[in-house]
Amino acid sequence: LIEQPVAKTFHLGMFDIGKPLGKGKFGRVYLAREREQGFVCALKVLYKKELLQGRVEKQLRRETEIQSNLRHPNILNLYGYFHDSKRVVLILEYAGQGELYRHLRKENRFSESKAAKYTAQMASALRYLHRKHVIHRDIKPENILVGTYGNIKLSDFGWSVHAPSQRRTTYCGTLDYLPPEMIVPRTPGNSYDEKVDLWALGVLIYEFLVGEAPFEDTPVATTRRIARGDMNIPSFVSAEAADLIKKLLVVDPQKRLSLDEVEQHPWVVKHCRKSEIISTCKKS
Ligand SMILES: CC(=O)NC[C@@H]1CCN(c2c(Cl)cnc3[nH]c(-c4cn(C)nc4C)nc23)C1
Repeated sequence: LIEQPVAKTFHLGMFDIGKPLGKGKFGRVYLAREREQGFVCALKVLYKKELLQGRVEKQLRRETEIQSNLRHPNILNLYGYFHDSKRVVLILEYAGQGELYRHLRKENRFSESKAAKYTAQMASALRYLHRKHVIHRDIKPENILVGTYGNIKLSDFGWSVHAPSQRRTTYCGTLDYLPPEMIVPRTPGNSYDEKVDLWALGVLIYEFLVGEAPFEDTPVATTRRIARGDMNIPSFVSAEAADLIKKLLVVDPQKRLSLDEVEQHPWVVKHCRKSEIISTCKKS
């Protein structure tokens, strides 16, 4: 049990801790229920010792500061956070259907309509973030959760920054989702902007429809292929979907589609049945 008085905002009291939900990069996540109001949430418990060793306390502060100011149906809500001598605890929205990448691995690849629905929701979440000049920078299936009603919940803002930005911390995740401008050795003043999230969205749509990332290869080959935008789209992918992917995986950041153009792309519009406009293809 976490017997600490917690975030004042919602007058949260004690929590009953449920089953472990999994491990984030630096902490464990538990299902939990807040005692007084009984609402279910996910508690992400991070140990200060580990944070110091990982030199990620700045990243965590940025993550909590950014995420607690966001409110969007396709962004995992951070209700609050608290800490004691040993731990920092984030009180997060509970995503009832868990991690998107598990669904993708299990189904191998998504249908075009499911992929388009997720694309519309990602575009909506990214438009909201970019309007607040926040770049997520780490969009990949592992950082996306699925809510109780099957909607995308973008999470893990550990890498998000305010645009434009120059990366300082070395990136230690998969290269697959990095855009050319983030892997080519930085020329002086070569900063990057929100367009990195559009590239990652293109990689994500490709992985939804094909079941693997477009530049997946050995690290050296992946780097080379990303820098050249060298990928090929299997013939089972529809022409419209391929068109959208090709217009996002463009080496020149300024030539990539905008989020508005993604939301209005024929492939996205076609699959977003009018009836579901509110919940899934919301034009936020
Ligand atoms: C994106 C990310 O941070 N992933 C690592 C953490 C693992 C569990 N985290 C959850 C977080 Cl932070 C929030 N909600 C979740 N729901 C689940 C989950 C639900 N089912 C049925 N199975 C699982 C698993 N997990 C979470 C996030």
